[in-house]
Amino acid sequence: MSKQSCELYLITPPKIDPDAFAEDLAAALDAGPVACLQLRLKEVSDDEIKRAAEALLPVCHERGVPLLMNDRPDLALLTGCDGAHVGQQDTPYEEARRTLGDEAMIGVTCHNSIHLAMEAAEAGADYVAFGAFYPTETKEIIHHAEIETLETWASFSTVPCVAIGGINHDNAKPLIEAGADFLCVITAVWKHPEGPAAAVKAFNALMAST
Ligand SMILES: Cc1ncc(COP(=O)(O)OP(=O)(O)O)c(N)n1
Ligand SMILES: Cc1nc(C(=O)O)sc1CCOP(=O)(O)O
Ligand SMILES: [Mg+2]
Repeated sequence: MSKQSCELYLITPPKIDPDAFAEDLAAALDAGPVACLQLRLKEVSDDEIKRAAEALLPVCHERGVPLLMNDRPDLALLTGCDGAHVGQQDTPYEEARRTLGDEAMIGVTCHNSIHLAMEAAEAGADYVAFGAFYPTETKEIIHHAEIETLETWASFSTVPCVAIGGINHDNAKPLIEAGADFLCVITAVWKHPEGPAAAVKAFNALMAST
């Protein structure tokens, strides 16, 4: 069977108990293909982030899923993560690449900007991320993205693009149709009423049929 053209990219919930979350994560990853997990914990100590990475890395790696560290290439290196995601206010892409080396996976937030995405792609980013496409309660949104931005990007670039922000099973289809290579999701998976495994199954069914 050929690989579906759009894949699921998960980010951890904003607050986790690493050992308890490791069980939810295992169930989610066992429910269907997940391309990647990002560890995103804001306003916690480096020790907490390191403990979380330690708990989640084996769960990811036993299943062949790369773990990316949000914001902190230095901690990605220290903990043995597979890469990092950096935003426009974070460590610059070039510095992240110097820290992590050529083999690491590094993604860059580009909001709604083809210009930022071209800069990131030309510098060597593994993916560019556009968002927020829909309202979200996960974080305060300053930049809103348009679906046309995905279409434009997909029309001329081979660098994969991620769509993020308020994505759920009911609003994801237009993003897939517009050419998103990855749908990046927090709430719609970890707070799905039937649990994360059901959410992963439903996203994969949608992506396979779109
Ligand atoms: C895949 C992906 N896309 C965008 C973001 C947002 O990054 P950033 O703008 O740096 O905001 P924070 O996530 O750090 O609050 C992301 N983390 N992942
Ligand atoms: C972390 C993040 N970055 C965004 C951006 O637009 O760059 S939106 C977002 C939150 C995504 O969470 P949910 O799936 O719960 O809406
Ligand atoms: Mg950031």
